[in-house]
Formats: sequence, structure tokens, C-alpha cells
Amino acid sequence: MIRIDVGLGKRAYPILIEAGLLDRAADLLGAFARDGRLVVVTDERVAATQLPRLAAGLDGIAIEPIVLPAGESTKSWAELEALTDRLLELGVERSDHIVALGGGVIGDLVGFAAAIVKRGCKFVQVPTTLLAQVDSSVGGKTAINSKAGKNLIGAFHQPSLVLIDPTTLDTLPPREIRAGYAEVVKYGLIDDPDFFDWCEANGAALLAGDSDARLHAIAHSVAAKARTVAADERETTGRRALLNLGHTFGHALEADTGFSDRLLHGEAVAAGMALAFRFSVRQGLCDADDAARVTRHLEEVGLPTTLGAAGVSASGEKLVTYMEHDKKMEGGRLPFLLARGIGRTFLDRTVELAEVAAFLDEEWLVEA
Ligand SMILES: NC(=O)c1ccc[n+]([C@@H]2O[C@H](COP(=O)([O-])OP(=O)(O)OC[C@H]3O[C@@H](n4cnc5c(N)ncnc54)[C@H](O)[C@@H]3O)[C@@H](O)[C@H]2O)c1
Ligand SMILES: O=C(O)C(=O)C[C@@H](O)[C@H](O)[C@H](O)COP(=O)(O)O
Ligand SMILES: [Zn+2]
Repeated sequence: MIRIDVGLGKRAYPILIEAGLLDRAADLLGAFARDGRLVVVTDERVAATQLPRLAAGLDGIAIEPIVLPAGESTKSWAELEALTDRLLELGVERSDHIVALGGGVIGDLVGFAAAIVKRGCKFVQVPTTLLAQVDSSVGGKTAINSKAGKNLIGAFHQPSLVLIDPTTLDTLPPREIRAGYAEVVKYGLIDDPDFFDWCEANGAALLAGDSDARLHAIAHSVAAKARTVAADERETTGRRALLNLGHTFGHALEADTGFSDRLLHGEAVAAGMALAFRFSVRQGLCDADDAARVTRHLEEVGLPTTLGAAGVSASGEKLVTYMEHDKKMEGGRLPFLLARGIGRTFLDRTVELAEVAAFLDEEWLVEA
């Protein structure tokens, strides 16, 4: 078993990674059961594919299941209200551990519910998508979306434990695997050029189901995220903000496509990272060859890298209005994650939103 610790003092927790962990969940989650029961929150697709495995692995510990609709629209006030009402009906106590079994949507929503029910209960992340296994299950960012945009209502609330069983990916559709892979590539682009080389060499195998490639990508990504979160838990020093590479563009694309299955979060991040690199070239910061290499790799694995491929139709001006709610905004200015090259990402505080709008309109001209 691989164990990676998130070094957060009193809030430290382990991430355990191994094929088959779900099948011996009783050993790992048994201590969290109260009166022989565990509350497990999941979505309808995971309930059909992975919940029966977890139930069998719990070997006699009963599950109190809460099954929510699948998809991004579940990160909503309505579903948060329904979930918190149900948790209260079940008599959840502050010391109880709620189990979040699913992708980033379930992890973000359950984590937020755990942060606010009775002013804070505990929770365990059992991620079942590649995206959640490499990124969202670690670090304690929890949130729902609001009318104004993505993840705007939320809290930092760390889980007590993260259990990653890569075999849960066996039932995940290829499009979802690809979307999660975008967040894997992100770690290489931020500050790890050797890992980007690894992605170029092994990305296709990972997507085709190679279990060694999947395990390596998960462990490497999660270790990078754990180090970053331990260094800057609440995104106050600029270090954690690097994990937002591609997200300022990406969240605007998600908003424009209505937070729907038309554009998955990971797909939006892929297009957002390609845009961030091309914008960096336009700003005279980055070599065009590096931006072309990023775009090429993402396209080779079937991820969108242009506004059109992302299914967006908005003007630059419109897309920039979504960015004005970005949580990185400081004193009315939005720092941008830009790149001096592959693995050389930094926060640029000098960018004017008007320049970003002009760049996005130029992107449309290139596509036309
Ligand atoms: N908190 C963070 O740090 C963080 C990081 C990255 C992304 N996120 C958030 O994560 C969300 C995206 O997460 P996601 O990509 O996991 O999406 P998701 O949770 O919607 O899961 C994707 C789809 O796969 C299905 N599914 C999940 N596991 C399955 C399995 N093993 N077999 C079959 N189907 C399965 C789900 O039902 C869903 O339809 C976004 O809301 C994003 O903002 C949060
Ligand atoms: O953990 C982080 O920090 C990240 O930025 C990871 C991102 O992949 C993730 O999508 C996160 O939810 C975005 O954060 P936000 O603060 O921009 O909502
Ligand atoms: Zn993300």
C-alpha cells in the first residue's frame, strides 16, 4: 500500500492508495462506524457501480446510504439543503465521519455539508473518478456553485482520511478518465517538466487502462498536491494558487456552458491550460514551441484546447465578466496563472482583463 501524509499539524491525515482497498473497507473504515453503521453519501451512478463493492467490503458494517443525482448541477443550494436535512434527520453527531463515495462533485458537496452541519463534522473521501483521485479528494477545498459562478460558496474543511482504490476506475467512462487526466497533466505544467515528459510518454497507456501508469499518475499527483496543501493550506501565499493553472479560463468556460455535461470540469481545465499557455506566448513570456507542445499533447489524448472545441460561443468580453468573480481577485485585480515555459508557472499580477478579452477574441479569429 502507498501512504502519503498531508502534513497539516492537528489536521494532518493519510492518503492510502492500493488496488482493492474498497474490498477490505471494514479494516480501514470500521473504526469510524457508530453502532455498527456508517453514513455513505454517493451519486446514482456510483451507487450502481461501486456502492455494492463498498457494502461487501464493509463486511457486516451497515451502510446508511444517501444517493444524490449525478453531475455538476448537484453542487447546488438545493442539493446541499436536501443533504444537510437528511444528515440531521439521521442524527449525525460532530464526531461522526460521513463517507463521500464518488467523484469531485460528491467530495466537494459532502465536504461542505460536513463543514457546516452542527458547525463541523468529520468526513472521509473515497474518490472514484481519476479527477478525484489525483486532485479533489485532497486539500479540503469544498464548495457548491452559485448563480455568480463556480465554487463561490464553500469552506476549507479537511477530510480525516482519503482512501484511493484505482480499480474503481474500471467502471468509469473513457470521457471521464480523459477529463481527470487533464488535472494530472496540470502537475507537470506547473513545476514538474519531467512529469510532463512522463505524461507525453505514458498518457495514452494510462487512458487505455494500464494499471501501472494509473497508479504512478495517482501517487505522483497526490504527493504533489499534498506538499502544496501542507505549504499553503488556505491559498494565502500564492503557492497553492498554482494548482489553479487553467482554472480562471476554465471556470469561465464552465459558466458559459451552464455547469453541465456539455463541458466537464477537466475538459474546461484542459482548454484553460492551453489558453493560459497561448496567452503567455502573446505576453512575450513563453516560447511558442512550449505552448504548441502543451496543445498537441492535450489534443492527442482527445481533450479540447480551443474555445470552439470546448463548446463555448461567447465573446472575450463576456468570458471576462465570469472571471470577475474569481476567488483570487485582490483589490480589484485578478492575478493570472501564466507560464514562462513547461513547468515554469507563476502568478502574474500585471494582467489587464481587457487584454485577456482581446486575446480571447483573437482566438476566435484564429479558429474562424
Ligand atoms: N476540491 C477540489 O480541490 C477540486 C479539485 C478538482 C475538481 N474539483 C471539482 O470536482 C468536480 C468534478 O469532479 P469529477 O470529474 O470527479 O466529476 P463527477 O463527480 O461529476 O463524476 C463524474 C461522473 O462519473 C460518475 N462516476 C464517478 N465514479 C464512477 C465510477 N467509478 N464508475 C462509474 N461512474 C462513476 C459520476 O456519477 C459522474 O457522472 C467539479 O465540480 C470540480 O469543480 C474540486
Ligand atoms: O486544490 C486547489 O487549490 C485547486 O485549485 C484544485 C483545482 O483543481 C480545483 O478545481 C479547485 O476546486 C479550484 O479551486 P477554486 O478555488 O478556483 O474554486
Ligand atoms: Zn480543477
